[in-house]
Amino acid sequence: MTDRVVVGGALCRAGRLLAARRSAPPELAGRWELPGGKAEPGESAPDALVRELREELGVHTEPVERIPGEWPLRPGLVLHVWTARLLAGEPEPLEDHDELRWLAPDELASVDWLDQDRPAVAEIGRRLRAAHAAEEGAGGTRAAP
Ligand SMILES: Nc1nc2c([nH]c(=O)n2[C@H]2C[C@H](O)[C@@H](COP(=O)(O)OP(=O)(O)OP(=O)(O)O)O2)c(=O)[nH]1
Repeated sequence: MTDRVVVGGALCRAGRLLAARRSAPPELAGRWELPGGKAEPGESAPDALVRELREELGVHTEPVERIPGEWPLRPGLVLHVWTARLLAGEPEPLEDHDELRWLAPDELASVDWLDQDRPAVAEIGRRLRAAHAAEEGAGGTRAAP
C-alpha cells in the first residue's frame, strides 16, 4: 500500500520562510512546522497544499516545486514539501496554529521545528541564502562604475 502524503508548504517572501507553531495535538503543540496537511484520497499533493493553506492560513497560493526527498512521519504517512508562492491574502493562524513567523535564513534555528521538517527547512535556508547572495552580486554589478 502506498503511504498517504502530508504536504508541507514552504512559503517564502522577501527572503524569509513562513514557520507555523502547532496548537494541537498536545504532543505536537508548541513545535514549529511548514503549514499544510494530509492529501485526501485522489487529491494531488499540490492541490492538497493549496486547499490546506487556504483553510489554515486564509491565503491563496500556487505550488512551485517539490523539495527532493520524503520523510516518514509514522507508519503509512510520509511528509513531502513543496515551495509555494503567495498569490493573495496575509497569512493568519486560523486553524491548527497559534503563531506564525517569517524567519530569515539565520533565524531558522531559533524555533523548535518538528524533526521531520528539519532537512527540508535546511534546504530552504540554503536556497534563500543563495538567492540573497545572487541578488547582492547583481546589485554589486549594477552599482559598479
Ligand atoms: N502539516 C504538517 N504536518 C506535519 C509536518 N511535519 C510533521 O511531522 N507533521 C505531522 C503532524 C501530523 O501528525 C501530520 C499532519 O496532520 P495535520 O493535522 O497537519 O493534517 P490535516 O490538517 O490534514 O489533519 P486531519 O484533521 O485530516 O488529521 O503530520 C509538517 O511540516 N506539516
